[in-house]
Formats: sequence, structure tokens, C-alpha cells
Amino acid sequence: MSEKSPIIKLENIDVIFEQKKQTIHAVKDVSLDIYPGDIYGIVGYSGAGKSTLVRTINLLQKPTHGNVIVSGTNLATDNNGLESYIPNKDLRNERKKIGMIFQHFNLMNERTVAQNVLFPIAHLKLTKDQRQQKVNELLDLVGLADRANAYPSQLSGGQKQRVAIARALASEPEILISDEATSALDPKTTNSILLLLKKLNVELGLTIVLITHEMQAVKEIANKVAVMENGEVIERGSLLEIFTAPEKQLTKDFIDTATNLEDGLRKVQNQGIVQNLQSPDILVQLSYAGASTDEPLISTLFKEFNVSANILFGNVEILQNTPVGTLITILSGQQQDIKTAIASIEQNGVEVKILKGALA
Ligand SMILES: Nc1ncnc2c1ncn2[C@@H]1O[C@H](COP(=O)(O)OP(=O)(O)OP(=O)(O)O)[C@@H](O)[C@H]1O
Repeated sequence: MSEKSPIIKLENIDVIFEQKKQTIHAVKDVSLDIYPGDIYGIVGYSGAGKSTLVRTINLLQKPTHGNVIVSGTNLATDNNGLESYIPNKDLRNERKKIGMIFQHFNLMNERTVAQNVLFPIAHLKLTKDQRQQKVNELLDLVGLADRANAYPSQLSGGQKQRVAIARALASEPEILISDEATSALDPKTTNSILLLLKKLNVELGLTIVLITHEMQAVKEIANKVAVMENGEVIERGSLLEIFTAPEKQLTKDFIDTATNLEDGLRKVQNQGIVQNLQSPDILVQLSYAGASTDEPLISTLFKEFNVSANILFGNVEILQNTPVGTLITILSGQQQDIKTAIASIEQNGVEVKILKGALA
């Protein structure tokens, strides 16, 4: 397979659940190309159809319509509306290429960490030494080398997820599907698990599909993002595209939460200085990415245009090695100077949104 072919290709996927009293169209005509080495984030609120969609990748959920192609093999094929699936004996082999981790870890509590990790390859004829070596390697990889003989009940949530990751890697998959794997963890542990996933992506070349309701998680490690709502992918793109130029309101809401902008805006609005804003001063949100940050934005405003900026909130992220920033600031000066300054920074790629006050 060439570098350019998707490792996962979903084409026009529909999943329809027929129930006694109602029909649920959980996934609606979704097409998605995921390339080798991608960390592909799929974001959406509960019920958007994320799990149902990604479960079609290994046919844990059979699509009602559409094509599922993984590593060049057709797992589900739509022949003019008539769906056919790969035979079960072949599917078993294909599934070895796809590991999966979940929110609640799904470990076997009566088995040790080592036994849990070895479970997926129990059918392989390995000597005692080979088993030991395999466990050591996998536990080493996830940073749990010293816990092979512990039981899951003796581990923290983060450690349990590490065991689940080691188990998912035992059959040496090319793809790892992470279904809300950090949703039950505290923020610090979440970060350490995300960093581990990133490490596996870099060191093993593992392709990762990351489902989450938190854009924060996606922001940390993904290079591509799709946003789902009501069974549809409503927006998609590179992480940078999505963060710097989101089109849909839902995407904007997710980003504002992930960057704390929502919270920042609320606090700023309550400040006396904003409540008593005097014309021609205005409250603006300045958003910039990449090259435009090289310009010393605030000092330029003052030096070149005699406009002073009182920064009330600021957030700068480094996304895919590119700084992406938001500032909420009061611009003060002569009305004409403020206008000229805004026109100039807009020309340099800074997005300017007036939050309060107006320029005549
Ligand atoms: N086996 C099923 N039978 C019937 N309806 C289902 C089934 N699985 C999912 N659904 C429905 O499909 C829709 C999408 O659910 P899905 O679990 O894919 O959403 P999600 O975005 O992953 O949300 P969550 O994170 O809460 O799981 C929901 O309305 C859900 O109730």
C-alpha cells in the first residue's frame, strides 16, 4: 500500500437501528479517509453517533449501507444497496490489525496484569520465556514494568488504562481505536494517557482513532479532526484548520470550551472596566495563528497607531508546532486610529471581532 492510500476508508456509511417502536438513524452517509500515522479525533456530544461509526471499522457494528475498507481489505461492501460482509473467519484475522480501548478499561479482574495483557495472544504457542518477554516489552512500553503480577483492583484508573493499552497492542495492531478512553480519568492522568498514545503513534507508527466529547483531548495529540452531530460529520479538517477557521457553531463551541475562551469571556464581561466602557474604546477578541504571531501585535498597535491595548484575557496554544492565540482586549485611542490599526492587523492575518462598543 502506498503512503497515500488511506489505512481506513469509510464510504457512505449508514447505520440504522430498527426498533419495535422507532427507527434510529445513528450514522448518516458518513465518508472518512484516515491515513497511516494519523491521530484522527472524532468529536461530538453524547448520542452523536461516534461510537457507532467507529465500531463499523472492525464490524463490531455492521453498517446498514456503505463500504468499510481497512488496509486495502473490504470488510463491508455495498452492492447497490445490498450489503455484504467479509466472512467471519477472515474477519477474525482482520480484527487483529485493530486494537480498541474503552472508557471503563474492560479488564478481567480475576486475572493479573500479565494475564490480561497476554489474553489476546493466548492461542499462540509461546514458551514461558517468550510470554515473559512479550509481557515485559508491552508493560515497559506503557510504563508499568513493575506491575505484572498486580490485579486490576490494585491499580489506579490511569494504570488500568495502561494495561488495557498494552493488551490492545499484544496482537501488534496497525490501528488503535480509543473510545472515550480518558473520559473517566482526572485531567493530569488524562494528559499522561494522551502522551502515551502520542508516543505509540510516533514510535510504532500506530494509526489512532480518538473518539471523545472533549476537544481538549483532541487538541493535545490529534492531527485531524471530524465533528459529529446527529449522525453526520458536520465539519472536518486538519487540527490547525479546525482551530483557526471553524465554520459550524458546534465546532466553535467545542473550541471555546477547550481553550477556556468561554470562561474567559464570561469573567471579562463582569469586570467594571468592561461594564463602564466609554466610546470610542472597544472590547475586541483578536485571534491569530502562525506567521502573524511573529509580529509583536500589541506593541505595533501602540507604536504605529497610538492605540493602547489592555489585555483582559489571553490564551496561546501550540498546535502542530504552530502558535494559535486569542486575546480579549480593550483598544483605546482616537476612533480613526483604532480603525486604521484594526484594518492593518486584519491585513496581517489577525481576526478581529468587536465584542462591545462600536466604531462609527
Ligand atoms: N445497539 C443499538 N440499538 C439501538 N440504538 C442504538 C444502539 N447503539 C446506539 N444506538 C443509538 O444510536 C445513537 C448514537 O449512539 P452512539 O453511542 O454511537 O453515540 P456517541 O456519539 O458515541 O455517544 P456516547 O458517547 O454517549 O456513546 C444514539 O441515539 C443511540 O441511542
